[in-house]
Amino acid sequence: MTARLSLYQKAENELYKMDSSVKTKFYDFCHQFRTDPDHPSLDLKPLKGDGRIFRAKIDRSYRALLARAGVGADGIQQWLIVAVRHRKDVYEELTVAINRITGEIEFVDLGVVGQSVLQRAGLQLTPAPDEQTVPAEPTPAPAVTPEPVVPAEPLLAGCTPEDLRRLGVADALIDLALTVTTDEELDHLIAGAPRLTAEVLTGLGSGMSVDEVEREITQPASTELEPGFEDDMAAALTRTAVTTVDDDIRNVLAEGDFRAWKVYLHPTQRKIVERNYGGPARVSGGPGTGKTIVALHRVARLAAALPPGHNKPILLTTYTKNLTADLRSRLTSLMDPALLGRVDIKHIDQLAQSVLTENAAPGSQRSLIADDRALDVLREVLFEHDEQRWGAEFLFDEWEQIVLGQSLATRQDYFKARRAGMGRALARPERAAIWKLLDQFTLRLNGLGRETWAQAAERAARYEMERAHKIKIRAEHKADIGGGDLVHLDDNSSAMRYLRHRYQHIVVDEAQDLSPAHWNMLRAMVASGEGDLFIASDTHQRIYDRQVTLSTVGVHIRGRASKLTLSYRTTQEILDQAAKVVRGATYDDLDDGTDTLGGYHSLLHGPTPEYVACADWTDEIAQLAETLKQWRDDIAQPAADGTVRDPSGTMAVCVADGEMAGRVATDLEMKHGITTATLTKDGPQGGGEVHIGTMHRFKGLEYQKLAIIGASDGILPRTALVEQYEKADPNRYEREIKKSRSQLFVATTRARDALRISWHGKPSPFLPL
Ligand SMILES: Nc1ncnc2c1ncn2[C@@H]1O[C@H](COP(=O)(O)OP(=O)(O)OP(=O)(O)O)[C@@H](O)[C@H]1O
Repeated sequence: MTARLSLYQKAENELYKMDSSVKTKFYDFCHQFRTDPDHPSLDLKPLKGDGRIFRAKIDRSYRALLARAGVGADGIQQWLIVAVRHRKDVYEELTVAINRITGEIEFVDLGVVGQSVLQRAGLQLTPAPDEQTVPAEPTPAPAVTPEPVVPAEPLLAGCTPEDLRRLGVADALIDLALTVTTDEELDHLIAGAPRLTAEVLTGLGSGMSVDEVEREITQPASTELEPGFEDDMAAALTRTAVTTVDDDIRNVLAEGDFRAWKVYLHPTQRKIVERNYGGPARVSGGPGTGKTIVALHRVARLAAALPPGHNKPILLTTYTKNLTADLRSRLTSLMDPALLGRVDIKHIDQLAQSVLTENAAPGSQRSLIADDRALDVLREVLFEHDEQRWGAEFLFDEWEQIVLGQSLATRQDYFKARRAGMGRALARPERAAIWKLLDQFTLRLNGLGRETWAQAAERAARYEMERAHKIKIRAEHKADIGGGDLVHLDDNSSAMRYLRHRYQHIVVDEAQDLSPAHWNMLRAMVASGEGDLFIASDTHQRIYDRQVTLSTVGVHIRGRASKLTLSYRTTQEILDQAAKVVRGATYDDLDDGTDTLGGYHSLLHGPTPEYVACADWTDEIAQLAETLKQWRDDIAQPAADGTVRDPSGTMAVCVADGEMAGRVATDLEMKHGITTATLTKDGPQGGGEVHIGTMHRFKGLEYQKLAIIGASDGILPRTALVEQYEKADPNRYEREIKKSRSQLFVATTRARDALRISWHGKPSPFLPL
C-alpha cells in the first residue's frame, strides 16, 4: 500500500444512492489508488480553486474528489475522498478547510448551494476544464420584459458575518448564508453544507437567537485546538468522521444507511460517550436525538477499557422487554463478540427477579400478579372492612407511590413520609387507618403467594441495599485493621468473603420510567465512583406513572448532565407538531430541575403530518387501508439503481389500547387484505407487513411511515379513567393527563418521514389542530 484512503461521511452517503455499477467501479478505483495513486489510469490532478483538492477518474463518467490529508505516523500518505461526482458536475469552486470550532475537515462545494443564491451573491460556477466535452454556454434568456425586482429582506438579517464565524459556519458559506431570502433557499444551502454549518443555520432559520445557537449547538460541539490547527490536515483527519477504506468497503456500502449510527457519532454525542465521569452522568434530549445510540457506544467504550476476564462487569438495562431485545441486537452489531460477553443485558424487572431468585429460600418464591388483579384483591379487602373513606384506586396509588416508592417499612416511617404531588394531605389518624388497610392487603397477597411488580422491585432493592451495606461494613473494617486480610472477621463464610458489588458500570436507557425502588436497587449494585451510572432519559416520554428525584436515591448527577438537540429520526415537520402535543406542561429533569425541548431540531425534511377526520370506525379503517396501500407502493418503488425495497416492517399503526389494536388488525386483514404483525412484549408477532401496537409498545422504536388512529376525545385522554379523578384527586388527574399527552408524544415521534393521525367523533384535545 502506498496511500491510505478515507471516505468523508457525505461522500459515503452519496455512494449509497449510486447505481451498483458505479459502486463496483468505485471498489476497483479504491484498490488501484491505495496501490499507486499516481497510476496513469487514475489521472490524479489538482483542481484550480483550492490547491488542496484533487480529482481522479473512477471511470469515463465519474470522478472522485480528494483532499490530501498529510502523512501518517508510518510515513504513508493519507487521502480523503470528499465527494464522488459525475464529471459534468465537477466545478472549481470547491474548498476544504478545518473548522475552527470542531477541528474537523469540512468540504464545501458551491455547486450544491442553489442557483438563486449564487446569482444574488454574484458568483458563477466554473466547470473544471478537463471535465467538459462541450464548453458550458450560458443558456440564452427568453426575451421577456423583466419584472421590477423588489429586493427581499435576507432571512438571517439579524446576524452579522462575525456572528456566523463565531458560531462555526464554514467561511465559504458565510456571505452566501446572509443573502438567503426564502426557506427553500436556506434548505438548499443546508442540504449541501458541512454538519456544524447545517445545524447552526437550521437553528437560526427556526428562530433561535445567536446566543441560543451558541449555547445549544456550537458550544457542545467545540473542541480545544492547538495554534496552527488550520494547516494540520493529518491531525484534523483524526477528528473527522470518516470511514477508512479497506478491503471491506464493499460490505460497508452494501450495509448502506443502516451502518451510519455505528460509525459516525455526532461531535456532541462523541464527547458524551468519551468523557470520563467521576460519578453518575445523564444524557437527555428529545426523541430520536441518539440517546440510545450514545448509551450503546458508552457500553462499547466501557467494555473495551476492561481488563480481560469472563465475568460481566457491565449492566445495560431499560424498562421494557421488547426494548431490551432491540438493545441486544444493536449492541451485537456494534461490538466485538468477546467484549459483548462482558455485558449483562437485562430489563429492570428481570434484574429484580434474578435478585429475588438468588435470595429466596427454596419453595418460597412468590408469583407475580398484574396490577389490575391486585387492585381487585384490594377492593375485596375494602369491602370486607366496609371501608368507604378512600377508593381502591387511591389507596393503590398511595401504596405504590409512597409506601413502596419510599421503601417505608414501618407505620412510624409512614407517619413521617413526604407525600409531595399526591394531592390532599392525610392527617395522622388517616395515615394510621390507611396503613392498617394496606397491611391487610399485602397480607392477603402474601397468603395467595403473589406479589406485584412494584413489590418485587422494592423487595429486590432491599436485598441489594443490605448487600451493599455489608460490603461497606467489610471495607470499613478492612480499613480499620490497616487493609490486612479479613480472616478474623466474624462472618468469614465464603459468601461474605467474595461479596462485592455486582457491577462496575451500569448503563440505563429510557430511565424516566424507572421507579424509586428500581433506582435503589441499581444504586446498590454498583460502587459509587468513576463511571458508575450512565443514564439516558427524556422525561417528556414518561409513560408509566413513575416519579423519582435521583438525588434522594443516592444518584448525584450535578455537573455531569448533557443534552442532545439534533434529531436523527424525525423530520422538522413532524417534530414541530409533536412538540405542540407537550407544550405548556412542565417536565422535571429526574431531579429538582426542569427539562425542556429548547433547541430540539432536525435537519431532515418531509411532508407535513396529515390530520384526517373520519365519519366512523368503518370509514377510519377504510381510509387507513387506502393510505397503507399507497405507502406500500411508495416504499416499493424501484430506486435509481433498480433495487426494490420490501415494505414489510417499515409501516406501522399505533392505537391507544390493546383491544383497539386487535380490532384494527382483524379489520385490515379481513376487509382489506393487508397483513399485520402485532407488537408484543417479545417484539412483533406474526409475519405481516404492517406492525400494529399500543402507544406503550412503540417506545424506543421507529418506522418510516406511521399512522395513529382512534385519536378521539374520550380515548386520548381516556375519559372513563381520568374523569373519576377530576374532582376527587386533582393531582392524580393532572398526572393522568400528562401521561396521556406523553403517550401521544412518544407515538408521534416514532415516524421517520410520514405521519398520519386520524379520529372519528371529536378529535383529541391534545392534537395540535
Ligand atoms: N450519529 C448518528 N449517525 C447516524 N444516525 C444516528 C446517529 N445517532 C442516532 N442516529 C439514528 O437516529 C435514530 C434515533 O436514535 P436513538 O434511538 O438513539 O434516539 P433516542 O434519542 O434514543 O430516541 P427516543 O428517545 O425516541 O427513543 C436511530 O435511527 C439512529 O440510528
